[in-house]
Amino acid sequence: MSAGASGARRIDGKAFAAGLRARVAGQVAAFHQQAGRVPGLAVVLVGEDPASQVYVRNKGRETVAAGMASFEHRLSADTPTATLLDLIARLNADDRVDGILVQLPLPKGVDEALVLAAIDPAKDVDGFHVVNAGRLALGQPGLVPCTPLGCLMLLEDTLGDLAGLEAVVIGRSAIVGKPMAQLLLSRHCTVTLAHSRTRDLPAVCRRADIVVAAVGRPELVRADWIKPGATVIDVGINRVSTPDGKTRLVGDVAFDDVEAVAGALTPVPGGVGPMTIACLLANTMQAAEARARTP
Ligand SMILES: Nc1nc(=O)c2c([nH]1)NC[C@@H]1CN(c3ccc(C(=O)N[C@@H](CCC(=O)O)C(=O)O)cc3)C=[N+]21
Repeated sequence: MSAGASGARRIDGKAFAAGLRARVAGQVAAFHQQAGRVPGLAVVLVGEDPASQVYVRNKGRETVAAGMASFEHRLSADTPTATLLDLIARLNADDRVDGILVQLPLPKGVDEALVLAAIDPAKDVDGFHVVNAGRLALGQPGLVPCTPLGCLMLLEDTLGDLAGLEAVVIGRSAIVGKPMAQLLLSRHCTVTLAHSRTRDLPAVCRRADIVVAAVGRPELVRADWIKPGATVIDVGINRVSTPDGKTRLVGDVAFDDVEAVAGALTPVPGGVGPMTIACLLANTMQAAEARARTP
């Protein structure tokens, strides 16, 4: 953590993620000793989306760095849903594979719901299967989506106990917004899940002790939306063009603006993004341990 000119703390997701990856690497070594094998993560990439290729490469590198086995499956964009279902069935049956991640979005023409439903919930390290979403909604143990899990870790590291705090989550996606709201509720926050139809979003946000922005709208959240001292978590990763013809990453929060008002906030890059991959490794470790207990 460092204090900016304004006094807002910059939440260092990159450093926290490095610490988490080191803890996972320690668990991997202990698991290897006991089980006689290392945890394995299979990543399935369909199509040639350049951003997805970068993420998949980073995941593979960090998986291996943590001492786990990485299995990459790259398929062409015109792969039929049936072929994908075949691959998932093989990965479900493969004992070396503890975690299965199908990189989203899938190309048009692939039935995403069908593919995600085919993943064994015990290997669903993204936490996208209805069984894991249902467990989270009911407060039962299960695999939790990596991005909201990473956000929760940063929030608890920054604030300690979250009980009783007002939390506003902007964005109601199945991947971030909804599970984020469930996690905050499990920590006894008063949760508002805001979205594109929310009336007077700035006024709703101004009530919040915690704002989690996950809408994919560059720099939507401005300083006058933020209660002084609030903690702001920026899930947005938006590539925008700059006047000099280059591109840069910006979040859903106008960082320089909000930094003057917030108590603490995450930067983009270096905030939530690195936590997502570290939590993927943590989930793979959790899945391996659970599978070793109940084969
Ligand atoms: N099944 C599935 N699971 C995912 O978790 C998933 C996915 N599909 N599809 C794509 C999104 C995106 N995603 C990111 C992970 C890490 C960074 C990350 O590490 N970002 C760095 C910098 C990235 C850069 O410089 O381009 C940062 O924010 O500091 C970003 C984005 C996971 N996703």
